Amino acid sequence: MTERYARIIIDISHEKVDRTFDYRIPERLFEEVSVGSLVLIPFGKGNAMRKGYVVGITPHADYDRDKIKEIAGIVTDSVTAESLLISLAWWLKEQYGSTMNQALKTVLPVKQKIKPKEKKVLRCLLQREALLEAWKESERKSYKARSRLFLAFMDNPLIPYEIAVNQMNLSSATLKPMIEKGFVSMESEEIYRNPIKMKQSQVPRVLLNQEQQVIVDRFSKDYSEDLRQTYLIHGVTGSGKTEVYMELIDTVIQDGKQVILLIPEIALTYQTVMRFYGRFGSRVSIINSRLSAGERYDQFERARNGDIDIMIGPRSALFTPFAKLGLILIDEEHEGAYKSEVVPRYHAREVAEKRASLQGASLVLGSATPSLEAYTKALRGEYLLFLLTERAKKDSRLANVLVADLRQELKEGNKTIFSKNLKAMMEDRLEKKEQIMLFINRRGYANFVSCRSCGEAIRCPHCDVTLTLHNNKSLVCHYCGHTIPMPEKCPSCGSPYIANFGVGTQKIEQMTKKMFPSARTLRMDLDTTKKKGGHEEILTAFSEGEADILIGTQMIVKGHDFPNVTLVGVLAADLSLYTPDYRAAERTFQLLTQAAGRAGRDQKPGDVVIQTYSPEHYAITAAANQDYPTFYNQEMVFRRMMKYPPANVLLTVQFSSRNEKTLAASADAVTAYISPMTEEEMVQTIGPAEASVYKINDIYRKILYLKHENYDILIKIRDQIDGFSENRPDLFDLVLIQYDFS
Ligand SMILES: Nc1ncnc2c1ncn2[C@@H]1O[C@H](COP(=O)(O)OP(=O)(O)OP(=O)(O)O)[C@@H](O)[C@H]1O
Ligand SMILES: [Zn+2]
Ligand SMILES: [Zn+2]
Repeated sequence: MTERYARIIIDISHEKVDRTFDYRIPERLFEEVSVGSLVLIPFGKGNAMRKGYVVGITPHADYDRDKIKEIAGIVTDSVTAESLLISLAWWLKEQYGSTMNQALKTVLPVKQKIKPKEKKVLRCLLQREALLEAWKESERKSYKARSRLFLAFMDNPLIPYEIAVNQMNLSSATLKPMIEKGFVSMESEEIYRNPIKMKQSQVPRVLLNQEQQVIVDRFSKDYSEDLRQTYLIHGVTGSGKTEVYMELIDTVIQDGKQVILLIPEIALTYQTVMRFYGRFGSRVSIINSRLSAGERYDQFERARNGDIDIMIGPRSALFTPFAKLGLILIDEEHEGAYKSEVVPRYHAREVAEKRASLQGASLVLGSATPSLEAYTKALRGEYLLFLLTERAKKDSRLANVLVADLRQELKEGNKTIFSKNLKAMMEDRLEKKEQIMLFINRRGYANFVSCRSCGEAIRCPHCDVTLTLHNNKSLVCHYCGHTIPMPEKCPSCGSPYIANFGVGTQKIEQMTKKMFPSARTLRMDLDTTKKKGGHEEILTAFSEGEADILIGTQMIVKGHDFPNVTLVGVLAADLSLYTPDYRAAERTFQLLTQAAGRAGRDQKPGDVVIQTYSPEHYAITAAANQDYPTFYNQEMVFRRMMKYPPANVLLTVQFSSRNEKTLAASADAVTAYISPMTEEEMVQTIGPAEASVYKINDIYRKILYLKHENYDILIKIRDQIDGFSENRPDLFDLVLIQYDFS
């Protein structure tokens, strides 16, 4: 007879949640007990009945077979959203290395005793004609906020108050006279929650094109045949991915199931949100990082109660407590923000796959520039790949891309930041009253050194990443610690014109104003978007034509739709190419492709100028040709050669301590301890080396990299390290060890 055992967590409010207990599953319960079930078990000496969460099923117990107890029964309606999330938390803990408490905090919202805040909604009281008049009037008087609200009312007579305030920047001072004049009324949440009263948008649905329809048909067929899998939609910018998502969502909610849609926070704009409200009305809820813990808890409560079917939000929306989840969608699947930067350092794509399989849901990933991870899986047949090759809107084409060689410009005596082509095109657009976006792809510390004559960046001879400038006098490799003094001349061509790149958006704005004195500019970067809603305010102002040129960092390239933008200039494409990160080329390709995707989204054709010191780099040529497969193939050669993901799995072990000596001793001890195993399994080990920022807040950090193609082997090594450090408090008491898989 086959035996089956369940791994069970007893009580999540208890301190000791980090361990499981094994119980035999009686044969009569084989069918019913699964991961995520809530069961009754005898516990402790007195065998009192307790509730437990099943987090795993195994054919072999870790406990004496004769002494093992049996599951007594199953709690009715046992697979709840909560019990599923708890088993997901266990998986997070095991997979990424964290405590169960940290994992539980990630998946379950903080419960709060406060009374849920009353939710309000704004209702338009004007008839169509009057509304049009009111809108024109507010346009004439330049009442921007008011005008935005009227415009939104034309699509939908009900606008959630929260959206009006947070996304449209309406203040109560603006609203008060509108309410007094009887244009608008403020109503309470009961109405907002009632789907019947929420009239859905009059916006006619688009007729899907053939490429879009193929996706919808295949998905619906699979779905109706109970086939669940992962789909990757590789669709060029503006190819109508969002329209496809809406059809897929429709299919699933018609079936009585629920949907989670992940969108990077930065792309979660008012326009996007209203598109979904317009189509699905009040069955949609949105969370973002601006919500307080209490507000987030409320939204999750609404999901649990079945008041909504669709949750839209960034990474954390993945843990929405839907018990009947049918579909998870991840838009802009390649985005770095889907990786958590705090423990457990999970990747939303991987967790979504796990959650989808636990709940029998489908998973759809979409991107114009798929991550190498996802595309590799699609090529291997693990994901089903769909292509959208053309812009969806009638008469809209992908922009023409021109590469400007900055080395040549310098040779010809042009010392400004604008190549002659970009300058000429900017003059042309300013004349035509079309809009321009200037983009500088600076990520983190771009402290690398490069040559202005030949374009070479100074790299580590061992790691193929750029060296980072420290204190203006030495160059250090953040992967292996290799250090050289800052050279006087370019090691490749001997030119004395070598320096670190450090041009910021502010400086670019000054230079732009100097070159084009009559142009109105807007700047969007971390400084100008610090205040609440700052980001939305700038985008709205730009889309309303309040400026001719928008200058910004990568923030400006994410999924925004400005019909009047016909020119995008990328000022120095190299900035993201030479960051000390093996993903530098991938990030650059993504940023350039996304930036190019902002131009010419309407009827007017668009141009893109990519300025660079490395015009022959494949990330730049492939982006200029909008040729993803060529980029993918070249980049995979590099990843395979260097054993970087997704060719291999990379485990980053970070040691941190206040005491430098203890830190070094513990990192070395771990490296020595695991070396028999890493040698036997042929795991490539790099380090321990100092972290890219060695000291933060007086805490020193060292990094050990382990590379292998097999994830399980790296997990084994991680467990060895954990065991070793637990047994050596003398070495590890004051050292924190953290793991990161990629
Ligand atoms: N079948 C269609 N017919 C006409 N217009 C369409 C169709 N599908 C989408 N559109 C329109 O094309 C524009 C781009 O579509 P959408 O925003 O869905 O693209 P996307 O692929 O999500 O874009 P991006 O990746 O740039 O964010 C929108 O204005 C949308 O309404
Ligand atoms: Zn040089
Ligand atoms: Zn190196």
